[in-house]
Amino acid sequence: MTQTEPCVNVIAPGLIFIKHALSKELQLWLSKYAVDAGNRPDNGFWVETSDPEGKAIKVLNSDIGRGRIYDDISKFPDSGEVEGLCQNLVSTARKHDSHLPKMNPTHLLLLYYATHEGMEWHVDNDINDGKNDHPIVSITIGNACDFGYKLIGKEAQTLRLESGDVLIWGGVNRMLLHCVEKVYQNTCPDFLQSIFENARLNFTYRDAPDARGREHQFKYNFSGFNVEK
Ligand SMILES: O=C(O)CCC(=O)C(=O)O
Ligand SMILES: [Fe+2]
Repeated sequence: MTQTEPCVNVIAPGLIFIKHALSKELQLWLSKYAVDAGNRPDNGFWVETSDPEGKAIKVLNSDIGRGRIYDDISKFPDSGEVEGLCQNLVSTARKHDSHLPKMNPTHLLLLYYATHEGMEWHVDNDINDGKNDHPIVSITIGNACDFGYKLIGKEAQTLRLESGDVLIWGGVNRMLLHCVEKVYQNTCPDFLQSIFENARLNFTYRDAPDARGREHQFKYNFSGFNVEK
């Protein structure tokens, strides 16, 4: 497979964009990984419910167009590989921005965006996001999106994230205001289409030791609010 070399851009102190960070092989591996995790009957992207006629149907668990899995990273399959990938990305970013703190990824969030709908503006400042300035590491696979972010004292900006791109924010920009403005339908690269079509996957790593053992409190998140079940 032809590959495009990664290209690191320090947008601002602690905000690092790695274009083409992941090889096609790695994107394929992560796609299969997320689809397998998402299809689990428990703790996947879908939950069973019934339609008005009483017929059993599956719906995404977080929003009409969004599935979500949040758990201690050690509870995920192949957690060593998945964690190692995060460490490699942070170490690459730190070579270009020495102000970016180190991290110990404790939790993984998997998101599945099935439609063009993105995510509202917010700051990752809940306990399950990590109460520290350690990096948030965010991987895009599949459909592209427009990621909005606002640096203090500057206008909001938009960054196109495509499959294999990685965005990292920590240190002085750990409390970055951000959103997913929109997801571009049917932009999933051809080489992933045997695994899934027309969806965006997001892997987000967090260093949130205070959330350990409390994952049930953060398992469900509807429209930005954690709902304990
Ligand atoms: O999907 C994304 O790229 C962003 C997700 C996000 O900001 C979050 O889950 O807090
Ligand atoms: Fe976020």
